[in-house]
Amino acid sequence: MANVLRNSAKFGFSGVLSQLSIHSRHGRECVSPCFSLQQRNNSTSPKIKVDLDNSTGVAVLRMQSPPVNSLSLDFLTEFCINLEKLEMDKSCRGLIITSVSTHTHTHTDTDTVTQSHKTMIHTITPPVCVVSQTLSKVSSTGLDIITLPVCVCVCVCLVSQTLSKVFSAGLDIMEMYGKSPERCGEFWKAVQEMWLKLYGSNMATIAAINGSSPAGGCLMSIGCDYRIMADNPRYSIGLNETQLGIVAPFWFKDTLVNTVGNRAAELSLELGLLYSAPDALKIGLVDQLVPEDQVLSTAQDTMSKWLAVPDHARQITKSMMRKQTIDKLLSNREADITNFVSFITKDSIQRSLRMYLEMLKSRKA
Ligand SMILES: CCCCCCC/C=C/C(=O)SCCNC(=O)CCNC(=O)[C@H](O)C(C)(C)COP(=O)(O)OP(=O)(O)OC[C@H]1O[C@@H](n2cnc3c(N)ncnc32)[C@H](O)[C@@H]1OP(=O)(O)O
Repeated sequence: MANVLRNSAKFGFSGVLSQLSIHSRHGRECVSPCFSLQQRNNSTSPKIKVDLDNSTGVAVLRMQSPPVNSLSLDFLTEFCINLEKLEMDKSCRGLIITSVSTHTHTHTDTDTVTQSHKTMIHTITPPVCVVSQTLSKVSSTGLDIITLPVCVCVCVCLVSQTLSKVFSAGLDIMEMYGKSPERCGEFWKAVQEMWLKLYGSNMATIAAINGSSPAGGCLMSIGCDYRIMADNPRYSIGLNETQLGIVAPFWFKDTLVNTVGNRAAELSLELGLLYSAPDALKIGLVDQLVPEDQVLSTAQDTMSKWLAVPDHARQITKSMMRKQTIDKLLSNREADITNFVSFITKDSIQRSLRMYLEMLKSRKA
């Protein structure tokens, strides 16, 4: 243990993990070229938007991958790259993970456009946007005004429209259905990498859960240090894998046990339970419920309390609490991939996944 603590102090917790982890397409080899100490870690990639506030040292990572923020190979790769960049940035001490939400996103961007072009833009029904008639009176170069703002606004509305109810729908089922064993293995390695980076992060991490969060979405939430969920009766959270006819692997199980204890985890996993927000609070799956429009601001207030604790003390303590669980996967990574691939490619499991996908689609119709 003394060795662990020495390493933790020297490299930081995730530094220890990075040293131990297998270099993969989704690991350090892939992301290292992206680092730049001068670089401000504000970035927007297709599926993820990151804003780092340099005055507080807190980054907000917004998932924006319609329709349901499912965790595809591409999404996971982007997620890991962003996490690694923030981890390497000494000015970043805290990370809040959330999903792009309808109101904040649409209004913010519309306001920006409005101010910069001194115009009025009205959103009607997404994705349709219109520039008000008063505009043309304001400027004689109407074409300049209309071309850019309408494009920006349409993009915003598309994202807002389709992500309003979901934090993350979990692993992308299409990555596990009808894919070659090689591709399944690559996908699973990326899932492992996401969890290793998040659960072992040196940053204080808070999940601001502003929508449903089943399975892999729940794993991402319990990979954080603290969870704040919107008190909305439509939202649920849990590791529901057995409902799909699949089995959550040992490290999903371990993370859940570490969060809610053995008995609650046993019930939760065997029955594949999805909990309402109040029930999730009751078993300790989330730490706090707040009205939906206060999820992010509460996360920011809470983060300032976490950051009031000296970093080294918090990080070493976190390492002591989580290292054993992380090491278990690190020393069984290849076997875990082999196990996943042979399980998921079985005919019976593929049939279960197909039926589940059909159920999802028929629910819509
Ligand atoms: C050793 C072996 C180990 C195996 C371990 C495997 C561990 C697996 C972990 C997982 O994460 S599996 C995924 C589990 N996820 C779910 O069960 C969630 C399913 N989705 C939903 O319940 C709902 O979609 C929602 C998230 C509550 C949102 O509901 P909403 O009504 O807003 O949207 P929908 O109309 O249902 O969906 C829109 C669209 O998205 C498709 N979709 C939904 N979830 C997924 C997903 N996880 N992956 C891929 N695609 C998904 C859904 O089919 C719809 O598609 P279209 O009909 O529009 O084409």
